[in-house]
Amino acid sequence: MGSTPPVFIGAEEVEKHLHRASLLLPALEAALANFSAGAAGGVVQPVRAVVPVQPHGGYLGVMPAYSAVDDALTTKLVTFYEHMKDSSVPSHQATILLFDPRNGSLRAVLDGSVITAKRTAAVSAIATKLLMPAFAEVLCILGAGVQAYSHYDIFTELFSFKEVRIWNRTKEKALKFASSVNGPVRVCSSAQEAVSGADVIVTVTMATTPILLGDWVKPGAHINAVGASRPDWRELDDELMKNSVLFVDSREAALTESGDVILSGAEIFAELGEVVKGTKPALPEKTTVFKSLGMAVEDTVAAKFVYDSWSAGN
Ligand SMILES: NC(=O)C1=CN([C@@H]2O[C@H](COP(=O)(O)OP(=O)(O)OC[C@H]3O[C@@H](n4cnc5c(N)ncnc54)[C@H](O)[C@@H]3O)[C@@H](O)[C@H]2O)C=CC1
Ligand SMILES: O=C([O-])C1=[NH+]CCC1
Repeated sequence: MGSTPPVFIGAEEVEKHLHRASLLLPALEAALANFSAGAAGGVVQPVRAVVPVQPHGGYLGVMPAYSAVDDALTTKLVTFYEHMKDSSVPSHQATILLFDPRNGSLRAVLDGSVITAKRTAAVSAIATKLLMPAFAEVLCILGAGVQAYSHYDIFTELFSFKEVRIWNRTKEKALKFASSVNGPVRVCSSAQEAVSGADVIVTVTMATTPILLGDWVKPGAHINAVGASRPDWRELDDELMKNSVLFVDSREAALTESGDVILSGAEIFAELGEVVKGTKPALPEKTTVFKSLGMAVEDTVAAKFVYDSWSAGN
């Protein structure tokens, strides 16, 4: 007897089951804590394998994980391209395969792009809740692509900033962002202008050299550094990396993949999951950087959330 063929859950359907990234917060907090608990946490997640597609400036990332607590087994396949010539093709595209952990049968193939956008922003929101200064008033987003939108959505849902600012390398995209979202956004002409006095900063660019300098950052600010996921790519300069308290999603991944961490030589203070668990302090009064690279287990719990909701016919 053959096994049941896998279902395909496309982007629209994923969006329907995951209309707000904040739906993922409890599962992601647990996944971060379980990951940072080591073997006891039951997360098996190697550092992703990345295959450069050199002639085309692209990369294929393979991101498998098993979470025993969730009894969920997935692998994400994600491509990201540095200089996408055709602007109708997104720079990042992803697919998630979800298996039945009891026998290894493929249960579902899910669009991974919506999940990647939402789980990344939700993890930044978890970091921000723990690490941002008290009375944070100004949010600044550097970059105006897919992640800028998903970060804006969850940050404005969860926090009450008095001002939101955006800067992008090409101003047209920043203007488009400001006119598309549901709230006032100040479009800035330079990254320095956008960052000046900001309490929370999100860097979501495809930059390969620093776009955020320590000199510009208000002491005590919190930075979510989301881009620069290659060992020779940077978004933040050495001064910022060395003069902040550095949190990462995975120590092992940060020391393998993050140019900001490797090339600056900055010391990692804690994994975010250790702060969630309470085994390391958050230090919100200091200038803090959360270096996010993206973890497979985040995709695992997000894909399970979508699949369970889909299966329940929600
Ligand atoms: N940490 C994580 O879990 C994840 C991180 N990412 C990273 O987040 C970043 C943003 O991703 P998306 O929004 O999907 O990409 P996107 O392509 O939609 O947007 C990128 C933005 O960066 C700008 N940009 C491009 N080259 C630049 C440069 N050299 N300097 C300054 N700005 C530049 C573009 O104008 C665009 O607004 C990427 O670095 C991506 O790899 C993406 C997914 C997950
Ligand atoms: O976690 C993820 O999917 C990615 N991180 C950097 C590029 C894609």
